[in-house]
Amino acid sequence: MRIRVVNPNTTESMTALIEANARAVTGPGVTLDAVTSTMGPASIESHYDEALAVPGLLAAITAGERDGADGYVVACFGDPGLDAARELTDAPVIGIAEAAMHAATLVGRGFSVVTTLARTRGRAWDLAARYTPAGACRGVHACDIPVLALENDPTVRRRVVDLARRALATDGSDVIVLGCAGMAGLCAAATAELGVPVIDGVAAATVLVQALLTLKVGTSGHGEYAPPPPKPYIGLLEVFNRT
Ligand SMILES: O=C(O)C[C@H]1NC(=O)NC1=O
Repeated sequence: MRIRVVNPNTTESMTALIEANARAVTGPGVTLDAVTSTMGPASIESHYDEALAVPGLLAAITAGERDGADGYVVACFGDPGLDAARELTDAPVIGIAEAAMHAATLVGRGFSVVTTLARTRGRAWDLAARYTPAGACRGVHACDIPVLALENDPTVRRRVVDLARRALATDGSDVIVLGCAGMAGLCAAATAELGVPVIDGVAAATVLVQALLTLKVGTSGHGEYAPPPPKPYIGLLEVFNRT
């Protein structure tokens, strides 16, 4: 099975970190490649960024279809363009927030999300409401570290773990979800320090795509995720015409 992990922002170094953490959970017979969006924001930290990340994501999915990918991971915690991506393929397409939040509900009664900027907390709450039962998400907390600072700031691990520890206490939760693809490398250390399951969505989504492929199930084209009806797209988006 061939899995393509798409970083919808345009920062190559972040893709490399994402790829390493995805590769760490690939099973036998799985080939994986990670790609960086060729257009859009350097990082995704606002609704504006999220909207402008979608064309690059869709271009990467289209390329994956050409290259024979069997499944996809959308490696950004806002799960940008997830539904649109599903209209382009019959392969499974899993977002990292989606995978992490679902996994969290399987191993605890309530989870807390630790994410980057405070302004992205609303998106995390919206996704939790979409993916999980009422009450499963107990809190969303921001460490106020910009996405691209995660790589180089030596205080990141301490700040994320301390915030997660406070979240467990204040939220009454028993699981932590890391709210950024750039936090993937913190998962093992945070798990060891906190003594609770800490879930990284990059790994969770990569495993879930493999699981779906093992079940031989992919995206249903029967209804809402059927291919988009043909129509002209003009201007900058003319390249998205599907003739
Ligand atoms: O929403 C966030 O803060 C995290 C999200 N942004 C990004 O560029 N990759 C991410 O996973």
